Amino acid sequence: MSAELIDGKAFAAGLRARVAQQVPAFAAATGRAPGLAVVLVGEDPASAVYVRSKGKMTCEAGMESFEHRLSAETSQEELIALVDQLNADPAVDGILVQLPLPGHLDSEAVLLRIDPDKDVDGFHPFNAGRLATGLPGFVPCTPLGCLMLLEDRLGDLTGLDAVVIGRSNIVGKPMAALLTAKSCTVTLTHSRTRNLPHYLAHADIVVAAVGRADFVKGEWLKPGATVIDVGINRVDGALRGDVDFAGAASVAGAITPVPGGVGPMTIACLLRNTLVAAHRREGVALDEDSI
Ligand SMILES: Nc1nc2c(c(=O)[nH]1)N[C@@H](CN(C=O)c1ccc(C(=O)N[C@@H](CCC(=O)O)C(=O)O)cc1)CN2
Repeated sequence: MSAELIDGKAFAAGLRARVAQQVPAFAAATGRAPGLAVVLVGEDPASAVYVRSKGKMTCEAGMESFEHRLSAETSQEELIALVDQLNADPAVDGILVQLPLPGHLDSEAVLLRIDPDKDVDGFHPFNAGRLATGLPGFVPCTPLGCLMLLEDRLGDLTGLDAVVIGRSNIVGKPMAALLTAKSCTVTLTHSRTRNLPHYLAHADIVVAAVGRADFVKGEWLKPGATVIDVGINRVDGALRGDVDFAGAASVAGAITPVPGGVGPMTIACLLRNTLVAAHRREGVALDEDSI
C-alpha cells in the first residue's frame, strides 16, 4: 500500500470537539442548549445502532437529545403528526428521521414535512435547491463530511477533476453540487455509466457512493488520486466499501478506509448542522466556517 490513509474517525472526533466548544456560549446567550430530535421507526438493527450513537454523541457535545422510537406499524399520519409536533417545539433546533423507513411509509412526504430551517439532514427539497443555487441552507451530512476530508487533505480544490459515482439525493447529487461550488470540474457518474474507467483515468478526486462492494478497481484510478469511499456494504458479516481497498491503495495518493473513514463524519456533521441551526433560529452569531 502506498496511499496515505485518511483518518475520518480522528477528524470526526476533532469536529465534534469544536462543536462542543461552541455550546456553552450558545447556552449563555439563550438559556438553553441546542436540541436535536431523532426519529426511528421500526427495528432495523443498523439504524438502531446509528440512532443510539447520534443520541450519545449529541449529549457528549453538551446538546439536548430528543429520541423518538416508534413501532414498525406506525402509520403515515402518526409519523407526520410527530414531525408537526417537533416543527412546533421551540426546544428542537434539528429534526432527523432515520432512513430507511419501513416500506409502507412515504419517505418523500415525511421529509417534505420537516421545517426546512430544522432540516439538519439537508434532505428537504428547499435545502437541495439552496445548495444547487449557492444559497445558505443545510448540506446533507455525508457529502459535507467528504468535502471536509478532501479540503483537509488537498486544500483549495479549484480546477481539480472530480468524479462522483452514484446519483442519490442523499450523497451523489449534493456531493457533485458541493464540488462544483468549490470550482472542481465534476463528472457525475452512476451504475449505468458506460466505460466508467474512461472517466476515472483523469480524476484527481473520486467519491464512490454507488452501494456495491469493491465496485471501483485500483487499475481504473489515476495514480495519486484522492479516493473517498462512502460505501458501507455488509459482506459475510464484514464491512466493505465501494472501492476495492487493496487494489486502490497501491495506486491512489490517499484513501478513506471502511470502517473509520466517511462513516464517523456523518454524525459529526449532523452535530455541526444542529449547532448551526440553533444559532440561526435564535439569531446568535456563529463563525460557521471555523467549525
Ligand atoms: N436520516 C438519515 N438517515 C441515514 C443517514 C443520514 O445521514 N440521515 N445516513 C446513513 C446512516 N448513518 C447515519 O444515519 C450512518 C452510517 C454510518 C456511520 C458510521 O459511523 N459507520 C461506521 C461503521 C459502523 C458500522 O459498523 O456499521 C464507519 O463507517 O466507520 C454513521 C452513521 C443511512 N441513513
